[in-house]
Amino acid sequence: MSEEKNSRLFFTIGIFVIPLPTINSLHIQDSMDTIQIKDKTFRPYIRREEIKAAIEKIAARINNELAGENPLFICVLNGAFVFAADLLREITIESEITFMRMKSYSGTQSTGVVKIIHGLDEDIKDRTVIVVEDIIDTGFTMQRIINQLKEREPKQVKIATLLFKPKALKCDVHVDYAALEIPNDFIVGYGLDYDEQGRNLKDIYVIAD
Ligand SMILES: O=P(O)(O)OC[C@H]1O[C@H](OP(=O)(O)OP(=O)(O)O)[C@H](O)[C@@H]1O
Ligand SMILES: Nc1nc2[nH]cnc2c(=O)[nH]1
Repeated sequence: MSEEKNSRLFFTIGIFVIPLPTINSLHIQDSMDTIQIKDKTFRPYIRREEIKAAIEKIAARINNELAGENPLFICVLNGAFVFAADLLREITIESEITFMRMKSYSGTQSTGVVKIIHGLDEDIKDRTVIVVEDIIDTGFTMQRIINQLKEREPKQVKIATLLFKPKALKCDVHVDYAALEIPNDFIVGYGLDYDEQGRNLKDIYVIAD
């Protein structure tokens, strides 16, 4: 399929040549159930239906526990954009959302250095905030965020994550809302990338090699 990159198909009737729609550039090759992203193979891990059900469950808890707080959701870009969009649409209480951007991963490993690419613009003094992450792995990113937020004297800081790897955690981070707990394997899809690829996958895949 990769050979179809940027290709344009032509359908010939007699002397007329009718261009068919452009086939999108395919960075990801399907082969059986596995996918290839650059030099790595991934296999299906968590299906979209399971992700959806897990998000609905934590959204129900947030709706119940934080009603009347008008919480500010802080989506941590890039990875959490898909989760935040789906979570927020399950939130029925008064709330707001904003964004910050962090970076600590390179390839399949944490660099151990958490960079703040774009900090928080909002005043959060005396507010309830919920940090929304796609994944908590070593916890270094979340610890850095929490330390930063606490300097601004919020009323309380809650943590919501789609995925949590308890066995990989190296920091004292208390996760309030974890949709799914997983073992210490590298995963992609549903916002999570391998070398910036694969964020668009609707299901979550785990590294197979
Ligand atoms: O618990 P940790 O070991 O700190 O890992 C978690 C962080 O890693 C990912 O971010 P990444 O640095 O890959 O940036 P991205 O969100 O742009 O993919 C993820 O979105 C978390 O922010
Ligand atoms: N794509 C991806 N990013 C991560 N950041 C921290 N852990 C992971 C992981 O398992 N996959």
